[in-house]
Amino acid sequence: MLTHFIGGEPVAAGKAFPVHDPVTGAVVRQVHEADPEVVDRAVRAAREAARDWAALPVGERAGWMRRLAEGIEARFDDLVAAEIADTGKSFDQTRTLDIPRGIANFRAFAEIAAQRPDDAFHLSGTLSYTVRRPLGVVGVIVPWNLPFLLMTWKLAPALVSGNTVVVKPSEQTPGSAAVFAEICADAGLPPGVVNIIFGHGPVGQLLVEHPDVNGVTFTGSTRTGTAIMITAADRVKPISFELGGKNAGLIFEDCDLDRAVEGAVKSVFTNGGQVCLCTERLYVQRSIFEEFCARLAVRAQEVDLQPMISAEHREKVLSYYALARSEGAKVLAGGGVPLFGDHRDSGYFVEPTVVTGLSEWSRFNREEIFGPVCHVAPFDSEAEAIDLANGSDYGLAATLWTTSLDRAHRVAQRLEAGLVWVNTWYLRDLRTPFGGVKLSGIGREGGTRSLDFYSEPTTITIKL
Ligand SMILES: NC(=O)c1ccc[n+]([C@@H]2O[C@H](COP(=O)([O-])OP(=O)(O)OC[C@H]3O[C@@H](n4cnc5c(N)ncnc54)[C@H](O)[C@@H]3O)[C@@H](O)[C@H]2O)c1
Ligand SMILES: N/C(=C\C=C\C=O)C(=O)O
Repeated sequence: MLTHFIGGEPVAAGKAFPVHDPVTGAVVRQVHEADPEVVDRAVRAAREAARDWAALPVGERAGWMRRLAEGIEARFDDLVAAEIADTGKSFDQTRTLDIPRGIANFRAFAEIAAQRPDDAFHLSGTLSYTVRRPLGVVGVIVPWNLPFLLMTWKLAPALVSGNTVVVKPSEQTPGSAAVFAEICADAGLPPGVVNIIFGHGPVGQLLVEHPDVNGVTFTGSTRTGTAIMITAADRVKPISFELGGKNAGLIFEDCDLDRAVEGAVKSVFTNGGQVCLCTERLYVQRSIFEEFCARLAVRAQEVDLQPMISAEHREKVLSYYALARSEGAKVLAGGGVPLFGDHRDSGYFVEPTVVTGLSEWSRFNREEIFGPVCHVAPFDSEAEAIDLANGSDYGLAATLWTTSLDRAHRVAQRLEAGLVWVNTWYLRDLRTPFGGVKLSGIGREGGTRSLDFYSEPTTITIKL
């Protein structure tokens, strides 16, 4: 039974809830659900640790980040096993992306924080400089699709900036966070600096509304983001939102078609399409449309199958497959449920799917599906491609495939998205701003922008 981690200690409180293995549907673990007393106890522990943690020189906190990275390395296999048990991810992806990014996140922010200069301005007769103070206690609420990657993406900058944290992982994927709690304890991290509580959405809501939580960083659906915004409004708490997406990919006729097909396969089907950065809308220049569709449809039937996180999410994805057919789509690949003839038939798998022929105004093309599926449509001109890509209520990421350097820069700069990848996908420099526009989020994290969110500057001006 997974227990909460509060003040450096395991806390077994609250009723139990099950976590299912998405590969087989079997119960893989039981977890304690936090109640209001547990949430309050975690926030109090974070508050009690906040003063001493904030008082440490940033170089010492950077050293703690490096020790946590070493702790993750030491428990690498346990973290991989816990993540796979909760999500059904492939071993290859978990050991090359999900867990290594946890190490990279802590190491990157140790350096970014240690090397960050403070502002100072010299005007005739005056000197102005800034000092930064941490927010205090930060609520960290994260989703199920990249559980460890996204939790550590938030924890590293929050902690190195001098905050203490209360983390609520997704109720669907608590395992790797529970191992991380042990890593914190084994590293001798001061009690109360990191607190981890488990439970469903209402536990997250209790954390957001707690008067002693000074800021909230959230990654999850736009729907939940709006709920959190309302909860946080009455105390005007700083919020950082990384929300949903409906990302476009633009394939120009002057692209390297082999690279574009493989790039589209990766950006549509990675993690079963359960990445906020995945492509769900592909737009292909008309002269290569038929060939591209034919090649993508073949490849869609060859990709590794990854289960959806839950039976409910699988039903949601399948409902969009049915919707596409009801809206008159042509199904080029997939569209149903794979039959394995083994234990996986009790899991939450769907077929990787490619459809075409739908209107830009179909629900299929307007709403985030968050599965291994995309719609492909033709375009004629560059201007039309840009308008199609920008015609979404979301604006998180986009990909662009062309061998023309001029076109790459020209088009990329006109896309309404927080992130644009050219002839690649999900290549990450952790120093760069990360986040989306419109329904995809508020604010940017990444590099010093994370440090800006997790701390407040004071400008001090002295008359010389
Ligand atoms: N922009 C990004 O970087 C990014 C990254 C990953 C996932 N996502 C998005 O997350 C969604 C999938 O993840 P999900 O299903 O876990 O999202 P979700 O919004 O259902 O849940 C995310 C987290 O919020 C908690 N939560 C739910 N209701 C809450 C409330 N009222 N108050 C406080 N916390 C609450 C959940 O327990 C979970 O821990 C997709 O929409 C995806 O696009 C975005
Ligand atoms: N925030 C990041 C990824 C988000 C993925 C969304 O599913 C990252 O790579 O830092």
